[in-house]
Order: sequence, then C-alpha cells, then structure tokens
Amino acid sequence: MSGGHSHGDAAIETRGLVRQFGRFQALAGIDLVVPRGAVYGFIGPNGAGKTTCLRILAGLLDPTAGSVRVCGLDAVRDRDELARVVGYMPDFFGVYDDLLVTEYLDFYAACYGLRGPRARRLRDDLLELVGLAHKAGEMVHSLSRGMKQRLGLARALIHDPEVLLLDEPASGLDPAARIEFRELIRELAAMGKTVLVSSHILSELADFSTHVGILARGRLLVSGPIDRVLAAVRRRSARIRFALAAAGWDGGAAGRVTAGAGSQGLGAPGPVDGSSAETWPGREASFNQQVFTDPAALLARAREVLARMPEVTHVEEPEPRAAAAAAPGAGAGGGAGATPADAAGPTAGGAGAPAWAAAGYARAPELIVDYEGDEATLAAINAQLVAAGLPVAHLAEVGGSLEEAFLHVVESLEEPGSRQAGQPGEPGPRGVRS
Ligand SMILES: Nc1ncnc2c1ncn2[C@@H]1O[C@H](COP(=O)(O)OP(=O)(O)OP(=O)(O)O)[C@@H](O)[C@H]1O
Repeated sequence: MSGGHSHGDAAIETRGLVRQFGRFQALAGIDLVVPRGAVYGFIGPNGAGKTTCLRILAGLLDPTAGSVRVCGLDAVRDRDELARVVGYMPDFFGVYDDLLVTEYLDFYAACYGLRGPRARRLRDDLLELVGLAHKAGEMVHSLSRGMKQRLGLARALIHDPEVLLLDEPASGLDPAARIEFRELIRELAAMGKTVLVSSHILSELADFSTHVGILARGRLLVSGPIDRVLAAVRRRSARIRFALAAAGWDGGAAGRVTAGAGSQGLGAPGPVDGSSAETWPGREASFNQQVFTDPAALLARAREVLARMPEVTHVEEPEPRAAAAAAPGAGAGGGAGATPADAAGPTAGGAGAPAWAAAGYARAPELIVDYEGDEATLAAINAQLVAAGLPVAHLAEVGGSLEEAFLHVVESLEEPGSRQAGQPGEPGPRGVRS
C-alpha cells in the first residue's frame, strides 16, 4: 500500500470545490474533509452532486474551481499517481460483461500493470473477500446484480488503493445482499482503508459510517463524526400518553380529588390533596397526581403546563382525536366502576374497555411534544408534568428517525434565505484554481 502521501489526518480534503456544467452549478463550493481510516457516508437526494464529487475525487472529472487533495495528492496535477491510491466504484456496472469473472479482474489488474502469478493470487484473494470465489469461472453477465456489485468492488480494490470511493454501492440490492455489503465495508475499514460511500438513504449508511455528510443542491449542509451530525440534525420529539380515570371514579382510598367529566375538575388548585403525598425512603418526593376523566380537559391542562416550559418548541395531538362510536355507557358519568384506568389497558368499570373508550374517544389522550435538548431534557419535561399533577402513563422519544432528520435538513434548504445552492449569483468560489 502506498503510504507516502500523508496530508495531515485527512485522506480527502476539498476546499471551495465548484463544478459547473454550463451555467448549472452541480457543486457550489464544497469543503469536504474525510479523515484517514474513516467510513464516510455521503448522503444526498437525487441530483445533489454526489457522483460529480466522487468523479472529481477519482480524477475522472476536473473541478471548475477549488482545491482537491486525496492522500495529499492534487486531484488534477497528480492525476496519474491519484489513480494508484484511489479505487472508484461507479454507480452502474461497466460494459465488459462478456468476460469470465477472472478475466474481468485480470483485465483491470493489467491496467495497473499487475500481471503474473502474484496478480492472480491477489485476484483470487479478492474474489474470496467479496464472496465470489465460487463464481470465478462464470461469465460476468450471468451474475446477479448483487454479485456484479461485489465484482465491481473487487475491481475497485484490485490495486490495493488507500481510498475507496463507492457510488451508491447498495442500490438495487436486496436486504440480504445489503447486509453482506455492509459487512464487506466494515472489513475494508478494518483493513485500514478510507471509504467514502454515497447513498440517498441515510439509514442505509448510518450503522457502519464513522462520519457522515449531507449534500443537497451541490452544498455540503453538515459534515462530521456521525454521532455529532445526528445529534445536530435530529429533531427531538416525544409522545406523551396520559392516564384517564373512569368517569365517576372518586379517587378511592388514596383520597385524591376526582375531576369530574368535563373541565370542572380543573378548578382544583395545584396539588389536590396533600394527604395523599407518598414519600420514598431518603427522598422528599411527593406524588400529587390529579385525576382526570375527560380527555379534553386533561390535554388542555397538559398544554398549559407544557407552554410554560421554554425547552418545548411545539405541541400537537398525533391525529384528530375522533370520537369512537359511542360505547355503551360512554360520556359523563357513564363509567360506573371505581377503577382508575389508563391507555395501557386498565379498564373502565371492569367492562373491558379502557376509560378513554368508555368516554367515547378513539384512543388514549396523547400529545406529541417537540423539544430542544437531550434525554435529560425529556426527563425534566416528564418531571414537570408529573409535578403539576398530570397522570403521565407513557413517554417515549419519537420522530428521531434518520430519514426524518435527513429530510428536515434538506427541507431547510427550501426555507427563505437559505436557498442558494446551484443558483446563479452566488458568492464567488473560493480557492480558484489557476
Ligand atoms: N455531464 C453533465 N452535464 C450536465 N449536467 C450534469 C452532468 N453531470 C451531472 N449533471 C447535473 O449535476 C447535478 C448533480 O448530478 P450528480 O449525478 O452528481 O448527482 P447525484 O447526487 O449523484 O444524483 P443521483 O443520486 O441521482 O445519482 C444533476 O442536476 C445533474 O443533472
């Protein structure tokens, strides 16, 4: 492996990378840094500029402006040397498919001046690595798409490059093949390769990438270690479900005050009954939960409490709280039993239906709460709700899926003032090549 091209810790470093196609700006000034040994997930929607960027890094396309260094080599000036340190796997398979698998790799090995028994041994090792040893004597065109992808990877590895550029390697693969591919990339990383792998699906890359960058409209929106990027782009939301008591429940022996059906129970100020405070050994905590029998009243009170929390940015109900077909005995005072009930299953009046159903609602009272902060913030939100007497039955983080985070970042490009990429009249490119 060629090791004499070190350029700090970065295997790839671009500054102000611009690529124009006529008047169209496919890359609008990219500063990309991929540390040595990283598996860098390069994510962006169709047309973002991923392929354009990868082709420039591979020395197959000239930048319009900006500087590009790979393993310390200049992608334009040192193009011949660059070809030796970079392995590029394009997003579609080449045309040489009327060859045997071995011939196909021998052909590419020869392009790098690799011939003879050593080259053949290397070829066989690579076929082993990508799981195609059993197909060595087959025609390339007889391989499945997943196998062709793996052969493409073997081809990109034939000259033992330091840096691998893989353009959408998992596209068109079935789930099992994707998992295999992922394993392969992990193996390559363990071998010390720097891997830049593109995809338009964030979750496809998230579990094996050490670093990630999101490209949209020719701009690198975020880039860095995956944990930091995900923390930065993730919109935090929680689903909070509240317990509803059966209508008419009087609080039982605990002596809690019943908030009657409708909102009249909300008149009860603050902690409803000091005598019901429960303490735990070594703690001064007290438990003053209010009892709600009306979902609308409960949610109104919860919104009121949440509105006072600066960390909460948005509150909404998950979907319209349609009333269910009126259950027998539903509505004010309809529940005859004395059992507190919540969405998790306890029933109203022992009749088999949860209290919210008995009250005529389609589901348990819930809110989706967006907040700024981390898990500790969510715990604090929970504590404040409980301290205000709200019967929190269930609380879970939601909406943090990678795809949502990705869409959120990409959509932010559409917001006024931020729509610049690929548009005429942009600030001039930096680092213009002479
Ligand atoms: N040779 C070319 N001539 C003109 N426009 C081009 C050329 N190559 C790419 N483009 C344009 O540049 C933009 C970026 O294309 P690119 O292929 O780099 O995107 P991508 O992120 O790889 O997209 P995809 O996920 O669809 O492969 C697109 O709008 C594309 O039409």
